[in-house]
Amino acid sequence: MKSLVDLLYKVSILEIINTTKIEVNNIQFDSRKIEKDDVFVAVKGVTVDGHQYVEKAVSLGAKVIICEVLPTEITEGITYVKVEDSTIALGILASNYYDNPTKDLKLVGVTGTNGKTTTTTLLYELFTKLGYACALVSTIKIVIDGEEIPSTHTTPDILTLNKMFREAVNRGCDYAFMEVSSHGIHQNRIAGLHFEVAGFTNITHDHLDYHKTFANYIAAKKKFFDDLPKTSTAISNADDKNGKVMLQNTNATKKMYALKTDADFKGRIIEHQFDGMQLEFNNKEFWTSLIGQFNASNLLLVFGVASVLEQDEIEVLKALSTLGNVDGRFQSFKTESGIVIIVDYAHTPDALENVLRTIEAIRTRNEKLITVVGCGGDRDKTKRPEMADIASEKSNLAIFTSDNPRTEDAEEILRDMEVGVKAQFYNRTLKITDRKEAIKTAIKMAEPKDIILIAGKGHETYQEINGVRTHFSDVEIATELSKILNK
Ligand SMILES: CC(=O)N[C@H]1[C@@H](OP(=O)(O)OP(=O)(O)OC[C@H]2O[C@@H](n3ccc(=O)[nH]c3=O)[C@H](O)[C@@H]2O)O[C@H](CO)[C@@H](O)[C@@H]1O[C@H](C)C(=O)N[C@@H](C)C(=O)N[C@H](CCC(=O)O)C(=O)O
Ligand SMILES: Nc1ncnc2c1ncn2[C@@H]1O[C@H](COP(=O)(O)OP(=O)(O)OP(=O)(O)O)[C@@H](O)[C@H]1O
Ligand SMILES: N[C@H](CCC[C@H](N)C(=O)O)C(=O)O
Ligand SMILES: [Mg+2]
Repeated sequence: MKSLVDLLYKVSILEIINTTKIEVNNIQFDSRKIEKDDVFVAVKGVTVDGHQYVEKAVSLGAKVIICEVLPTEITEGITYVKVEDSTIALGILASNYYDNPTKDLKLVGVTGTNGKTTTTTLLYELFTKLGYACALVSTIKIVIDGEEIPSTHTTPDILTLNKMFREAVNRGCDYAFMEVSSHGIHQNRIAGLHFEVAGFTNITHDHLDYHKTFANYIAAKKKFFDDLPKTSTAISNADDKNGKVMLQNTNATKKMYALKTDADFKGRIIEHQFDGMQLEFNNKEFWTSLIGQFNASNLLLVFGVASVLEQDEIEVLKALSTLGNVDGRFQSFKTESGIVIIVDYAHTPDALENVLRTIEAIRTRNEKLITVVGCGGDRDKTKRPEMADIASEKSNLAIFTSDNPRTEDAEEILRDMEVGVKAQFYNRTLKITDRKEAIKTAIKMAEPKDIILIAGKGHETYQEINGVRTHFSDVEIATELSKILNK
């Protein structure tokens, strides 16, 4: 049991009904999880308002209600605490409950449309190689000092985060690296966390279903930097149009990295091949097996973060040289007959364009490039025609198929995509709704040395159709089909 007074430390309180001098069990923001003597924090959500579950929470044993609006009927023996913003209060309560774990380790957060999973994973692997115990919170997985926990969100809720960071501290972790999504920032899922370093990759078209306008989307990302304290360092990408904007109003120390202009951390691609790149960072050369200009940029951010965290530059570059691809990020393999298959998580127009540009830069002109791509349902619809346009323009053949239709009609999503194809490229497109069939057709049509890009799902091991998830892995299916088809 914990003292409510201690949990409320630093929470900005507007009104209290009944005493706070009590002991409580746990904190919950979901009434369905309430147990005896818990604190229920009522949060206004995207679909429902948590305030409508206050009575339910009390009936299940909640002893304390934290809310923005006091209920009209007060239950005797229950303590009500009115606050201005429940999500911020929840963040502070969560930090207090778990004894402020992010003050006991160095936390690095990375935000941006693309590159968060790649950079945080590389940071985790780099610092592990450098001999530190670390934690990672990413779209693919959560890892605490080598032990993996499946991940449900890119940025989990603030109770889960604090619980995990406490576990990381208890296990002796020195560093934690986490992805900070725009949803996470907007919903205050990172409220109260103490970031030592905050990184920005880039901002391009995505999530307009949620943020409505690009300006709102930029503002959401920028809030992460606006809220940093003086003691933090913010590192941003000078190559991105909005890289400087991100740091405009931050109190943190500002650093920039860039491949194209001058910056605190300056990088350059010396050589670019199918099996890697020779890079130069701050006048020091090294080899990486990662490919693509976007990965040079990701690596530069990683280098910048390590530098801010006072790691030796040479040791860092040596370790970076040994790191391979992140799962489902430009994951490539050759089939028996010599077809190159690349599985990549590009699920935004910008990511798809970058991946296709990378392939274009390193391939010879003779072989065919076949792109298999779809767009997720219940997500930003405006990216659909753009992704179809890019795929058809930059490939010899683009096969449009399903990604995760979720609750949407797969055919409808494909129709939204096809609108984007320019008239002169129609004849290089096919529509095959079933993703496995689409991959099969690509493999059947490919000849030795041809390249097949399977985009959009990367590491994912499921496909969600009509709200039902079944096992599905692009890598597994492509490997299996190329064997069956003797390709
Ligand atoms: C759209 C969105 O982001 N929704 C998130 C949000 O849920 P919500 O606001 O819809 O919650 P709600 O259902 O309206 O409920 C409001 C409140 O009432 C409570 N409640 C609800 C029902 C009940 O019976 N009792 C009760 O107490 C809920 O616990 C909640 O506190 O808050 C929840 C708790 O933190 C999240 O799990 C949920 O993520 C949903 C599942 C989701 O799919 N989110 C995606 C879009 C997302 O967040 N993606 C980003 C990545 C984006 C990127 O790749 O860049 C991520 O960080 O993962
Ligand atoms: N710095 C970058 N700039 C542009 N595209 C990138 C960059 N890094 C990776 N990509 C592309 O974006 C895809 C997704 O990369 P990654 O998973 O690292 O991004 P993310 O920001 O974590 O995405 P999510 O929002 O889904 O969590 C990659 O598969 C690659 O195609
Ligand atoms: N984090 C991203 C992932 C999209 C991946 C794609 N495969 C899809 O399902 O739309 C999102 O939730 O928008
Ligand atoms: Mg991610």
